[in-house]
Amino acid sequence: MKPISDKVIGRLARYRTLLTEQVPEGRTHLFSYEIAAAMRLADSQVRRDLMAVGTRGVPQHGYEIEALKARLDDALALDRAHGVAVVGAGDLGRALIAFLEARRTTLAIRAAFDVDPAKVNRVFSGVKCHAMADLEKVVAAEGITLAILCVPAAAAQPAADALVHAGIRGVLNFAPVALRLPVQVALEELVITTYLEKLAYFTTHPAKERRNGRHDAR
Ligand SMILES: NC(=O)c1ccc[n+]([C@@H]2O[C@H](COP(=O)([O-])OP(=O)(O)OC[C@H]3O[C@@H](n4cnc5c(N)ncnc54)[C@H](O)[C@@H]3O)[C@@H](O)[C@H]2O)c1
Repeated sequence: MKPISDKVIGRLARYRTLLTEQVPEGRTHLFSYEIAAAMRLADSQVRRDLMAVGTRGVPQHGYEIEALKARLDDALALDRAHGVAVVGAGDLGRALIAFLEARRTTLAIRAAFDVDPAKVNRVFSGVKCHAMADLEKVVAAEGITLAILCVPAAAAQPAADALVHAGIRGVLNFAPVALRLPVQVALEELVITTYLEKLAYFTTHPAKERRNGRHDAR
């Protein structure tokens, strides 16, 4: 299969969420135009994206939902477990642990880490919080490859460096700083104010709204 672009990967992940959480009851198949309408995309875009992962709908029935989900899981490497760590078990870190634990996906939170002795050795939503000093040991023992960074801005780069040193291969950064990581470590940065600022702009300048009505903040 050809390498898939960042944008397409993002849409495939959104199709998967739709198929997991928003399928009308009793349906076994969906047409591309239904997926497109729910996601405010063009029908042709959806068909192109799904073709990129080797899937075609059947004219009379569309896409079989379970088969499509399995194909998307395979394409997104979600057909296998990924160990995830949450670094910084403050308000945001604990909220994310609770959210992700409740969903029980193959993205399993295996450990939390913090420097605050009041949090170390506590269990948040079933996940044990470890001392940062134990990062390397716990990451290796638990097979953790991904990390969600929820520490204060000033602590983010040193914490990210420690994660890289411990062998983490992908970081989702919530701290409001641009991290410098080796190229082989995948990085996603998510700052909610960026999305709000874009919304503020597009609601003030509605004529500049994108044709598909979505404002991708990335
Ligand atoms: N991206 C977003 O949309 C978004 C939204 C909310 C908060 N944030 C950011 O997320 C971060 C966390 O926010 P919060 O409200 O949970 O803060 P918080 O103060 O409640 O939690 C921060 C936690 O990090 C721990 N910590 C500090 N230094 C550390 C280090 N070196 N290693 C490990 N843990 C360390 C603290 O002990 C604390 O438990 C902040 O940077 C904040 O700006 C981002």
